[in-house]
Amino acid sequence: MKYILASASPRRKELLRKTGISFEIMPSSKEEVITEELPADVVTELAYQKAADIFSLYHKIHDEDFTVIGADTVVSYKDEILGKPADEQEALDMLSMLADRTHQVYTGVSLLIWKNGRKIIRTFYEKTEVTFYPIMREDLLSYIATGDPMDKAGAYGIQGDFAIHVKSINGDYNNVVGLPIGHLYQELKLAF
Ligand SMILES: Cc1cn([C@H]2C[C@H](O)[C@@H](COP(=O)(O)OP(=O)(O)OP(=O)(O)O)O2)c(=O)[nH]c1=O
Repeated sequence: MKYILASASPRRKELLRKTGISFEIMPSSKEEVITEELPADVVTELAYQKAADIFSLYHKIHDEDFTVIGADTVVSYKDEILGKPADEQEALDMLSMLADRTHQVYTGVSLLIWKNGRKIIRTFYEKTEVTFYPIMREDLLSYIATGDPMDKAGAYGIQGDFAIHVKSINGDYNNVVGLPIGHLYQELKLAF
């Protein structure tokens, strides 16, 4: 089976590499359209859109079995969705809201499989709860000055320097980084 990761995220590439499957990377550049409201619905909707975009491009020019994997991550606090911050002020607002509290990280994953002339769709999500310690404003400002928040949902990367503020996590760590690789591996085993 040929696998395609429909993502530009270096974190997702690194996590998928752990499964041992070989895959190609084809990021989707189609504009994301959000019609849903709840975080779990939004991430599954966007994961499906990314996978479906690459599925149709690939299917047009290849006549072989293949699987496309799309994913999307958001941070959510009281069901308010936080994506990537638009600027440093928004990063500060997001991190100030998340400090000293528990929030949720949702990653949706969509598998679009073309096998023996038919299409199989498996879409799911994983939720992880993350609690931060209280954080001083100076610490937030120096973290934001590193630029690390800007390409990350919720304006932080648990795998980077922001790790020092994490009090606890409940659920799959890799889901926070951008791909719930354990759940994904189970789904791939079921599909083949
Ligand atoms: C909360 C959190 C998010 N992130 C990242 C994961 C995702 O890459 C990013 C959320 O943006 P996404 O829109 O999910 O993904 P992306 O734009 O990086 O890649 P693509 O759409 O091409 O697949 O935030 C971390 O790396 N660490 C964290 O702790």
